[in-house]
Amino acid sequence: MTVQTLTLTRPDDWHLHLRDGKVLSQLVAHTANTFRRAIVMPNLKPPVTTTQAALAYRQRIIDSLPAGLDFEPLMTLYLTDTLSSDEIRLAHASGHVHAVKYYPAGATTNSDSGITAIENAFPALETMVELGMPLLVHGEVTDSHVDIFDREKAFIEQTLLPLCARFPTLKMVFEHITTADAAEFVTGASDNVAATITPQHLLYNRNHLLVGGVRPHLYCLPVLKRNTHQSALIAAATSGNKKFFLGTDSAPHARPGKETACGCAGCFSAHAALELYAEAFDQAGALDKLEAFASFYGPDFYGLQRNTDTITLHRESWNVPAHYPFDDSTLVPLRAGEQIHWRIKGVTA
Ligand SMILES: NC(=O)N[C@@H](CC(=O)O)C(=O)O
Ligand SMILES: [Zn+2]
Ligand SMILES: [Zn+2]
Repeated sequence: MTVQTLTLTRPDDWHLHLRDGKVLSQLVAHTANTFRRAIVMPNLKPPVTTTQAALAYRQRIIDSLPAGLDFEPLMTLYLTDTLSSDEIRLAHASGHVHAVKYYPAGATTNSDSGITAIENAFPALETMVELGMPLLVHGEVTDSHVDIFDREKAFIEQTLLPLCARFPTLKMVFEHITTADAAEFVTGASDNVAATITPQHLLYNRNHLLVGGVRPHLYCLPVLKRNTHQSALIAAATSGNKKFFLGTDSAPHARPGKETACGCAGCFSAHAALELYAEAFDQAGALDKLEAFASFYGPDFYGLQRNTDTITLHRESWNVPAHYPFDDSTLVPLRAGEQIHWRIKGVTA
């Protein structure tokens, strides 16, 4: 019998971009309506590199929350060539900063202050090992001669394998994985290595991005790969392996920045993230694996309590708006103007 209703422990989003300023209050409810907590990315302009900046940003997020929404932002620090061990200790002691984010310099949106050589971060990584603080990794090499579709695989070979050998007990999340190679690497690595998977990488492949015209709102980094990689990600997400958990990488950009000659990277999915994951798991015949992926394995990895409230979804089609407000402009969400086949009924304490 087809499942019509799904009640899950309330999920968390382990990879989210909320941006800053006026847009915060336009964005935060999209996530907080569904998720109880989210790991908030630090790639602001300028990046969040101090505990003080992280705590101030956290307060701005909380101040932007509509009344009645129970949501906790989990903050991160942006790893630079000069992030000190003292700053990491301070961040950890604050109780609100839960991870440090590693962007290779130039790899993605707002990554200019990222790491130029990972050796520069070794002292910081020693401290993180000691504190049990996770390193969150945007895993792509930036060498101009490496093909964009091979950049994740090359990063595993050039950076991740040596990093795991040098810091075997470092907690690490390989963020937004896009390839069979990454899924295989994570599966074979020790228990302190995990990965997040986005809804777009489960639902789409590069044909959706490029065949019949380029679809800028499906362009994110790491870029969508071929369908065999998509299949490997679906298999990983629905395997019941605790190393794979939910991280949307919802990354809003104003419409003019996406629909232009040189459009920026990032897909916005926060308006319907859990519903999109439900579709992907449903298509794979694995709805029974969704709860652990969305609500258990993330908090278990981060050493946090699982949520106690629940969320209910119905099998029901609805039309996604063509756009949402964003600053003085708009943003175009995933599935804009099309249907999604699961709908959230509500959250129950
Ligand atoms: N994923 C993206 O394509 N973009 C993200 C940055 C990131 O997560 O790499 C963004 O901040 O826009
Ligand atoms: Zn990234
Ligand atoms: Zn991201």
